[in-house]
Amino acid sequence: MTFTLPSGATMPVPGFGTGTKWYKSGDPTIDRNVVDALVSALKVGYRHIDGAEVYGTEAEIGVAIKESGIPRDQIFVTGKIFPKIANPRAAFEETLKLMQLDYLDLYLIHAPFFDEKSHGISIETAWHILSELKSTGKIKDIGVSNFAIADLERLKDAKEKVAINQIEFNPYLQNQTPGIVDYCQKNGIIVEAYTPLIPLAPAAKGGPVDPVVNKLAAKYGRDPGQIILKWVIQRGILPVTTSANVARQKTNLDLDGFELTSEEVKEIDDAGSKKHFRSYWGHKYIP
Ligand SMILES: NC(=O)C1=CN([C@@H]2O[C@H](COP(=O)(O)OP(=O)(O)OC[C@H]3O[C@@H](n4cnc5c(N)ncnc54)[C@H](O)[C@@H]3O)[C@@H](O)[C@H]2O)C=CC1
Ligand SMILES: O=CCc1c[nH]c2ccccc12
Repeated sequence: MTFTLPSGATMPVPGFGTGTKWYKSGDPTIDRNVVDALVSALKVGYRHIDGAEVYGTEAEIGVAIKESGIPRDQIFVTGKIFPKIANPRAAFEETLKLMQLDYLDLYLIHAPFFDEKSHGISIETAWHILSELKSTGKIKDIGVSNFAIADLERLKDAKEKVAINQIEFNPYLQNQTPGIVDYCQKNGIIVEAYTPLIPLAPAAKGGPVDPVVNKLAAKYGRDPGQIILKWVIQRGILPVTTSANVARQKTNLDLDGFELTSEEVKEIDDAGSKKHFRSYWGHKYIP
């Protein structure tokens, strides 16, 4: 399955993240661990890097792309803006500079939690400025992250449509906010999943999807992570994962050659629905 953006560009699946373990906002020193993990990810075949201003790892992305020797046009690079949302043009230029790039494939408003009062800019104005940046050709596609339906509705009459909404999605959180996945899919907005593999991490392990995923892993001769990532993709959603472990980088990327049946997809849906687990924004979204 491929995901095609409004520009006609296709997004490689899965994406490789640069947040989670690696936040280091405010520290300008290049973190070799992050560079090495990214170079390794690019060498094993990832062609989609998920960055963000707030992770503080944009410079590491730039160094890793250069060190990998892979031509820029063969790598899909996402950036996200926040908290420097008050001046999107300046934030975008800083991101390009840190990443040593002259364009981004995708630029997202990282979260909807700002307004004129808190950050001196509204969602509508920020979106308008991103649209102008897109028209310069320095950004190929634009989108959002962590947006609920009400946030997306604010942009529904904008000239530039929202291409993508990157949200928390996994068997234990199938709707970050009520109805969001259905709404996006019905309105042609690609859904991108962060934390897809959290059911396997210590924080959420031992839940009701474990036996289903283990059974399917044995049936297909795959590992549990591959089963969950396949489930995400078969739900029509693009997963983004992170790992510094080369073996995991390889298995998380090796998703071809098998397909879950629709009954198996539903089995994971149903088992996952028996438990609720949220890693981010719990204080904003009351379940
Ligand atoms: N837009 C947003 O607000 C957010 C975006 N992100 C982006 O998404 C990326 C992915 O998010 P993650 O939380 O790292 O997702 P993930 O699903 O890759 O990782 C979740 C947990 O699963 C573990 N894991 C990964 N592969 C595994 C495997 N094969 N077996 C067992 N455990 C495994 C990881 O160590 C981590 O503890 C981030 O690096 C970042 O780029 C992450 C959080 C919020
Ligand atoms: O991207 C992951 C989570 C995160 C951490 N800090 C912020 C600020 C704004 C949006 C998302 C996040």
